[in-house]
Amino acid sequence: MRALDIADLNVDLGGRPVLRDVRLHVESGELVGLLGPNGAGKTTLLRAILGLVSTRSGQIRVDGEPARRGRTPIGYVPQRHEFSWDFPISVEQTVLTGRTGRLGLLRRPRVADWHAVGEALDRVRLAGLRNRPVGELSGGQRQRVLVARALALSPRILLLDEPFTGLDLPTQELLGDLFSSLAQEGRALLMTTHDLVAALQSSTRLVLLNGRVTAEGRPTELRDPEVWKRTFGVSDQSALLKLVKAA
Ligand SMILES: Nc1ncnc2c1ncn2[C@@H]1O[C@H](COP(=O)(O)OP(=O)(O)OP(=O)(O)O)[C@@H](O)[C@H]1O
Repeated sequence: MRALDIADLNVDLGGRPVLRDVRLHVESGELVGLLGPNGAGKTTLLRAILGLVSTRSGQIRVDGEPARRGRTPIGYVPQRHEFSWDFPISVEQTVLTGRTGRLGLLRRPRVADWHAVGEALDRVRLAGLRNRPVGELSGGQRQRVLVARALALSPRILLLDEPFTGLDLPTQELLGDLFSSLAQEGRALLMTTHDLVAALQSSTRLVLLNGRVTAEGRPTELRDPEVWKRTFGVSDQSALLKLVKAA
């Protein structure tokens, strides 16, 4: 059964069409890279999966069941600037908020919750900073906190919005390796990124989006420059085509 299955999805925002007839699926064990130009609707697609924007039509199924806001265990790593970093809480308390749905509003965290937080921090190599106020962290450390927060719920599906933006190479590699391991463990990952090289190297499959899905396939299959030109609206001389060719 498909971990995530989207059919004929249409989303309008501000009275304008943003997503049109989007079909997309992610199987367990896949790391799907979602690529497209600015304004293509990538974030909107992730938000639609989470039930954060209303859809005009279409189906979004998780493990065969219609996705329901707040009810479906999906790990979400938002773009860093979308998160409130000025709450006076520690790194581990921030990661614990990833389990809020499971904790409910009133129940105090139990041993299992702290255990999950510790494991998630270990996976992003942040255990040494667990008691630091989260507002004191660097951009790359904050990105790792967001990934740990999403992992704290042990989700079968992870949605990653631009997880590599502004990271140094070692941190990119750390997270890229972690995402690949998570896929190999049988999770389903859908990742938006503008880092073409990272996407071509780490994704098991790519989906190109510009309002609609313009192409999909394994990175080795998507070498036709016309597809990339059409999706990104670039000319023959674009550096983007050189990157695709070289990767
Ligand atoms: N709340 C909103 N109201 C109206 N239009 C919106 C809203 N949010 C996004 N849009 C529009 O929807 C389109 C898709 O935006 P979205 O953020 O999903 O694109 P994206 O592919 O993630 O872009 P980027 O690569 O720049 O992050 C854009 O044209 C944007 O202006």
